Amino acid sequence: MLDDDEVPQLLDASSSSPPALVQADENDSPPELIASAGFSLPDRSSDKVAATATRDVGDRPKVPLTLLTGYLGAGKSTLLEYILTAQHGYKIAVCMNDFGDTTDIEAKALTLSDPSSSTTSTSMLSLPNGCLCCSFKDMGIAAIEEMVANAPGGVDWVMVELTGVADPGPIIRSFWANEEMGDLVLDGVVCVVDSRNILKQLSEVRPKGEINEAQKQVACADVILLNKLDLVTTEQLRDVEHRVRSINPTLRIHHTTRSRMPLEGMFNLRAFSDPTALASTSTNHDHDHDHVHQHQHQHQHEDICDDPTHSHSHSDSDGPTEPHYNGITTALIPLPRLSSTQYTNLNEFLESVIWAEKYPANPSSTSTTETPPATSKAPEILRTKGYIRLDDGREYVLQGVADLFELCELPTDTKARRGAKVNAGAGDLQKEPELEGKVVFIGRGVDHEIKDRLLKYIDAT
Ligand SMILES: Nc1nc2c(ncn2[C@@H]2O[C@H](COP(=O)(O)OP(=O)(O)OP(=O)(O)O)[C@@H](O)[C@H]2O)c(=O)[nH]1
Repeated sequence: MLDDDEVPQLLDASSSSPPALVQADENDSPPELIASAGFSLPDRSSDKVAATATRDVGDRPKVPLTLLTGYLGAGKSTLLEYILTAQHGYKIAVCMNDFGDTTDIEAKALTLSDPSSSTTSTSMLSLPNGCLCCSFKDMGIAAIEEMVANAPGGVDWVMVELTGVADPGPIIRSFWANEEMGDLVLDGVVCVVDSRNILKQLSEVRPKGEINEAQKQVACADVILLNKLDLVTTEQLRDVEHRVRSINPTLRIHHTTRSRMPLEGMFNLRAFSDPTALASTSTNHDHDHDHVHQHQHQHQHEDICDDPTHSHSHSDSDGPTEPHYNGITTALIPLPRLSSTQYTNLNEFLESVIWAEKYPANPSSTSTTETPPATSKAPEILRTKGYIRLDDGREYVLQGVADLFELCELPTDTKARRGAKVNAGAGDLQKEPELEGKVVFIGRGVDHEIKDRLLKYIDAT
């Protein structure tokens, strides 16, 4: 790893010293960019539809970007090695090693976008499978965007590893809402965990009651790889799954050994724009032995999971018992179809809770004795997701990272795409089940109060 003031070594295809991670065979010529059987390239048109909710770059398709996070030794490099060497059919740009620091990511982006810098367009190593590897330290968003724009033949996907980042929230927020993203669009956040050690890592106490990094990584992820299956028992894996779902019920879970899984399981998530991404939480088994039987956890159906000791009613009565520590909890709040007034109230509630960390006073009852305190402290929210339906037919996707949130109305064509899908076998149209409105809060101190207050607030007139 480079020191902060060390000039990074430029990498290109002719470099005599490729990164240790990648053993590229010099005699291999880059394959043509064709999808391998049963594995299709990203649906660019769909990504464009999803991306229009946040920004529009005319007719050009956006290049999806995945952020990779996870604790030390979880298996991130193992996953990247697989991506960089396997014949998967994607042309992927991988940016490794210490992307950014939570405090001055923008400054780094600006520094690297300096036109006098020669680093951005010459930092890629072309690999035989069509991937591009970049091992620069502290690469800014603008630099990645420029690098992708200049990559010969274009890039299908960008993967950025967040190594050693204590708090991924601010960086995720930067990738999500940054003018310099240009033709890139954040697709989702993938977290790799070491199934053998994750419970211990999640329990580690930090000074001054700080939430530890492992919890933040799980809280902010859209997909999680419960890796190192070969090192845990069925019971241990079940407990791990139970625990990570208690932190983040919206996770899509994959069970993996050596981080191996079909890339389609972590790509095309559209986690920041597609309401169905919130609706489909499930567990997939991407390993080739029957180490663990299918375990569809019931947490996803519960409103609140706010206690690691599982004192609430739960279908897994033999669930794990862990010490009760100061950690991240979650609330899943089902919503009916809202009127315009209720939608406005919801927006106000979110502004108060997410921006100011305070519950708003009930607007309709300021003169009654039932009025809650106007400025009582709200939980610290790390991640917000939601799907909101209005009674006039409008639909919104709610996304929030740390103290930033947005409500984006779904374009009509997105609704149509979701409303009916072609059953290729029978050739007829199948209606997908209607999505239920819901809001999910993940953060410190989230409990039943946030649900009670939200439902009361949106009903105020
Ligand atoms: N037994 C076992 N070992 C694994 C598995 N996946 C990865 N490893 C090993 O675990 C160690 C750490 O894996 P890495 O991929 O380097 O982990 P990382 O998350 O990149 O670690 P840092 O770079 O320290 O953040 C390596 O020795 C891997 O070979 C697995 O599924 N089972």
